[in-house]
Amino acid sequence: MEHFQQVEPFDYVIFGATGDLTMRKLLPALYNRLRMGQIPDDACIIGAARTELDREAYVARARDALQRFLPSDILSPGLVERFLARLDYVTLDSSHEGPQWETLKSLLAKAQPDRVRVYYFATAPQLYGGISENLHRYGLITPNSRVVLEKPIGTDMATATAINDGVGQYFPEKQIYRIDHYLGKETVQNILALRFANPLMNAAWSAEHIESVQITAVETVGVEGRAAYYDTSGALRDMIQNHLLQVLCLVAMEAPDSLEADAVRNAKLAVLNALRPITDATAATETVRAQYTAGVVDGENVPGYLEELGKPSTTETYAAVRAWVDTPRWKNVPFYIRTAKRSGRKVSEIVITFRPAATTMFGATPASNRLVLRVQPNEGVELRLNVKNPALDVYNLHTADLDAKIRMEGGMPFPDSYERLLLDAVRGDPVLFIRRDEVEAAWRWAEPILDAWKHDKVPMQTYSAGSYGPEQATRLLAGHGDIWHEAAE
Ligand SMILES: NC(=O)C1=CN([C@@H]2O[C@H](COP(=O)(O)OP(=O)(O)OC[C@H]3O[C@@H](n4cnc5c(N)ncnc54)[C@H](OP(=O)(O)O)[C@@H]3O)[C@@H](O)[C@H]2O)C=CC1
Ligand SMILES: O=C1O[C@H](COP(=O)(O)O)[C@@H](O)[C@H](O)[C@H]1O
Repeated sequence: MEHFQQVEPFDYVIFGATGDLTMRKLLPALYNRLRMGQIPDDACIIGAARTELDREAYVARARDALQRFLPSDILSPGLVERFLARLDYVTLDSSHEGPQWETLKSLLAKAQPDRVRVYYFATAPQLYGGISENLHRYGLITPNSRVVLEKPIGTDMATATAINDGVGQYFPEKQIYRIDHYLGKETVQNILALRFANPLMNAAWSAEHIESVQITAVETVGVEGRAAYYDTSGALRDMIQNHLLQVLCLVAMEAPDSLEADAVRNAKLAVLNALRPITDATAATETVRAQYTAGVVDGENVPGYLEELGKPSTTETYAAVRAWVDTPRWKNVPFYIRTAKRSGRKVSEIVITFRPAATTMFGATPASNRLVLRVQPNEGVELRLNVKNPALDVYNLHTADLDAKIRMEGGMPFPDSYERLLLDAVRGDPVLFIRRDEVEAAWRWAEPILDAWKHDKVPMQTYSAGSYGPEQATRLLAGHGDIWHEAAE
């Protein structure tokens, strides 16, 4: 555990402290970092929301959340009490002025004014501008303050601009941390190591050797308790505009000069700006959208999306896109991206298919080398190679997989992606957070697809819950002689 360094003392103020995200992800993540010895004893975590609660009542909710969302073997009573002792709570309507802001101010005034403050906005994005304004009005933004913005940063360019402007009026860009939890995932961070620390990979990482790239993030869950949000979003906004485009950027970008935040972000931005626009005229051939119907997931009958929602809807729960990065490195290489709710399995992975060897010396063309970066589950890297078939005297080939499982020392499970990101904000390291121009470039590419869908340029397909998705998504690849890689269970 000695590789986890303690961060400096901080105040973390979570707006949306009674919500699902705070209870399910943020408090468990902070508890785990305390368990790893990274959170100093004089750090404070202050929850803020409208629900009338005193400190004790909030602590009771937090205790329940830890018990509910963390495995029992990591919940030691002593550590839980040490964590809960760090908590405080302020009842506050973040969109209005009022005396509760003075209460928050007095809690923060207990520490030195130069202490790190992180304001985490885990609430509706329409509130972000108002919260920032009130933080400013009550003199709570110090030079050492940072603000973490949860997704979604808008539902289109106009709403993203309004959110960014609202926060940007009070916080300079260098103090704004837009979180994308996919960037906190171990295998996603490993893309850069794999590409740039291995000359073997680096040399082969271009259209000369790579035939196609697939980026998949599918899950078995439906919209759960988030139908109200999800129905205004859909798969493209929820997963592709942010998480999967960020992954694509890391796969496709040129080597940054360093691992400094702006060097990495500039390299990602160049990829986003090089994405070929998808228009009304091309949307039908480059994209697929679909909704799940009733089916069976993990052995259980589940209703279709519309039944779950209880009303008609044109929101997609599945999206697949064939994207093109118009740079010399990626000339004519398709990037297939897909995401789904109520898929037959939960898998996130990146699959790089290399061009087959041109040799004819073995008779049949050897299979393509294929590199699979498993984001989840079973984090690891798998490389398919051609080898001689030892069972035969003749020189026949078969394929064998090199499988490197990425593990923590001592068999510890990987930290949840929020754990690293929450403390990066304390450290003041924005490299795994998104800069404003990246958000905007992503919307510039995604919005015309959404427009084409809105204008019915692409028919809405269906797929049974528990299946791999609609037939049309298979056809999206078939044109190039490709098939989706379906990870083994
Ligand atoms: N839940 C998840 O898994 C994920 C959520 N997100 C994003 O995180 C944010 C929060 O999501 P989630 O936790 O699910 O949402 P919830 O609806 O569960 O929680 C919203 C929180 O905001 C508080 N709130 C609402 N209005 C106000 C207000 N005017 N002043 C102060 N507090 C207010 C609510 O508390 P109260 O009613 O007491 O005021 C509650 O604590 C959203 O932007 C969401 O898109 C992103 C990724 C995943
Ligand atoms: O941001 C989101 O991500 C989750 C999937 O995250 P993962 O880490 O479990 O892959 C998704 O369920 C949710 O709809 C979306 O808002």
